Amino acid sequence: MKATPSPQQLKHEKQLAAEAALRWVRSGMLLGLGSGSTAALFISQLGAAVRAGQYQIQAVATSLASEALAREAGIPLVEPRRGMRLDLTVDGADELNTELQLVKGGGGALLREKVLATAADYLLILADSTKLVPQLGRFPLPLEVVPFALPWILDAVAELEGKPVVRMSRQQPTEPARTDQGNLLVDCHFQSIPDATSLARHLQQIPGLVEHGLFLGLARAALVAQGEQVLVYTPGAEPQSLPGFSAFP
Ligand SMILES: O=C[C@H](O)[C@H](O)[C@H](O)COP(=O)(O)O
Repeated sequence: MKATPSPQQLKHEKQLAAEAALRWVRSGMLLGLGSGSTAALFISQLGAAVRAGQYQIQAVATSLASEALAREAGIPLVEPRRGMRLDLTVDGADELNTELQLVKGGGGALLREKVLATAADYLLILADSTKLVPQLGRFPLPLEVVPFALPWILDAVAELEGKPVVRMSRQQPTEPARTDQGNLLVDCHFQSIPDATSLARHLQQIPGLVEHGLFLGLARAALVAQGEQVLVYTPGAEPQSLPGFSAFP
C-alpha cells in the first residue's frame, strides 16, 4: 500500500503544482483565481511574479478570501462584467479522476469557482498526489443551498442515497457555515459516485440547490504533483511529464 504523504510532503507537492502553473500564464491575460490552500500558493507565486514585472495581468477571484490574498500579493483585480471571458482560471480540487471530473467546494467556494471555471477558456487544476482517485465520492460532495429550502434538499439528497450533513462553522461550531453569498453548505456522503453525470443531472433538478461541487467537462488540464514530479493530465489521455508538455492556452 502507498504510504500517505506527510503534511510537509503535501505542502511541497502543492507548492510544486502552483509553481508549475506559472508556465500557463502569459502577459495580457485575464485570470480567474481559485480558492483553497493550493490556489493560495499559486496566488502568492503569481503575485511575486507580477511584482517582479514578469507579467502584466488582471484577475477575478473565486472567493472573498482569495480576493484578499490577491490584493495583498499585488495582483490587480477587476469586477465581473458582461461579456467577460477569462483566458485562464487556476484552481484546486478536493478530488479528481483521470477524466478530469472534479469534486470541489471543501472550502465552501464552489459557486464562484464554478462561475469562473465556466467563464474561462481554460481551467487548470492544481492537485497534490492524494487528490487523484480512481472513482469520485470518497470526499463528501458539497452543495450550496438557499437556507429556506434546506429541509427539502436534505430529503432529496437522502433519496439519492448521499447522507447529507449540514456543514458547521469552524469559528462558531454551534452555527452553520455560511458561504460568501450567505447560503448554507451541505456535504453529501455518497462513498462512491460511479456516474457523476447522472448524479449532477439529478442534483440540478432540486429547487433551492444553488450549485453542486461536481465540475464535469470543465477542466482542460490538471497538474498533479507526486513527490518531486509534476504530471500533466488532460481528459482521456495518458499523463505527460511537465517538461514535455506543449499544449498551453
Ligand atoms: O471550496 C474550495 C475549493 O473547491 C478548493 O479548491 C478545494 O477545496 C481544494 O482546496 P485545497 O487546495 O485546500 O485542498
